[in-house]
Amino acid sequence: MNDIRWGILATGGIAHMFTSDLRTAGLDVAAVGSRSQASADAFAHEFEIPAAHGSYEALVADPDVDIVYVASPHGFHAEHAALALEAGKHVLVEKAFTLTQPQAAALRDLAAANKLLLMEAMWTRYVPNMIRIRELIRSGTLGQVRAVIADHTQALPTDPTHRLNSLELGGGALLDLGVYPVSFAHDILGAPETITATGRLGSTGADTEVVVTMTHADGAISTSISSARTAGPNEAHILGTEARIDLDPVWYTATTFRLVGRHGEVIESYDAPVAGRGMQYEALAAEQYLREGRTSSELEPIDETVAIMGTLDEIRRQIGVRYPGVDR
Ligand SMILES: NC(=O)C1=CN([C@@H]2O[C@H](COP(=O)(O)OP(=O)(O)OC[C@H]3O[C@@H](n4cnc5c(N)ncnc54)[C@H](OP(=O)(O)O)[C@@H]3O)[C@@H](O)[C@H]2O)C=CC1
Ligand SMILES: O=C1CO[C@H](CO)[C@@H](O)[C@@H]1O
Repeated sequence: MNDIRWGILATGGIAHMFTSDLRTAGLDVAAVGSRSQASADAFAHEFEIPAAHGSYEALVADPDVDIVYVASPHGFHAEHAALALEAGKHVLVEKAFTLTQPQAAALRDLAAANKLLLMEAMWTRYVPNMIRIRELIRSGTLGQVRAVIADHTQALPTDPTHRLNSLELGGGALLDLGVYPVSFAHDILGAPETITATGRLGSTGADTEVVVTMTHADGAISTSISSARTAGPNEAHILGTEARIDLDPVWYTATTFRLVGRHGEVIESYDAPVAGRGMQYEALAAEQYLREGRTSSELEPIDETVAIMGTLDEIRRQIGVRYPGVDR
């Protein structure tokens, strides 16, 4: 597949950022779809997109779209990703991928049945600093990796109807923020063997603060803190027996990091600015996979996405968050 044409599903905050990065990278945005024709028209005008559709159904039916980016609140990801897959489109779905593991597994099976690419838009995995970090780990520079520590803490809106607090929209610190450090721990240390979580719920029943400790293969550990009420350091660290990596704030973006030796000496300072926010790298990876005929991401295979959703299900079970209308 050569000229890959994107369709943007929803016109909210992240749809703007992602489309801006696609434009910066010179990628082809063929269409946008919104629940409202006026929003689709305004978005298309802003980014000079040829087609503006007043429904998601019309977007996914557009023959000029090859891959749909789902940017609705995560309470709707399962429905909107299925809509696109059933229309024969490849799909990149914003994080959190779905509300639950069964929803994620159903999407995986639908994509597989239709031989379509399905990826979680966990953009952190694709930014250049993360590629370098994986190289350092693979080459053994850190020795044996023993621990991963990360926080994702922001002072976010407290309005109970906001998507971050509304259970109907998939609200909560864990799925919005904690998904990053949990996915990071999966990436670096593999799926957890044990999960221990504690959290606080706000007035709507959505979680506002969550702390997760996990053990992984060979006794490695990870800790993740997410908070939607306090703006914390937003740092991450990977600790090995020979060296550690300190990722600078905001660690889940295209940021700088240092490789630090056992005696505190800085062995490598990584600093490679990127254009825009850095969301284009996940899109470029998706395009590469399509050209290679792949239906799953190399950096986050769809089975890993499903496993991450299972980890999030277990954390939610322990802290007592349930989404209305879903089984768990
Ligand atoms: N990767 C990242 O860095 C980030 C990812 N995200 C993720 O992106 C998703 C969207 O977040 P964000 O853009 O901040 O959210 P917004 O509220 O800004 O936008 C969500 C959009 O979804 C569409 N939508 C469809 N159904 C509904 C509904 N019932 N209520 C509200 N909106 C609806 C709307 O578009 P329309 O009216 O056009 O149909 C709306 O503009 C979330 O899953 C979130 O986790 C969010 C921020 C950063
Ligand atoms: O992914 C995200 C990155 O951080 C934002 C806050 O600044 C979140 O709300 C968002 O969902």
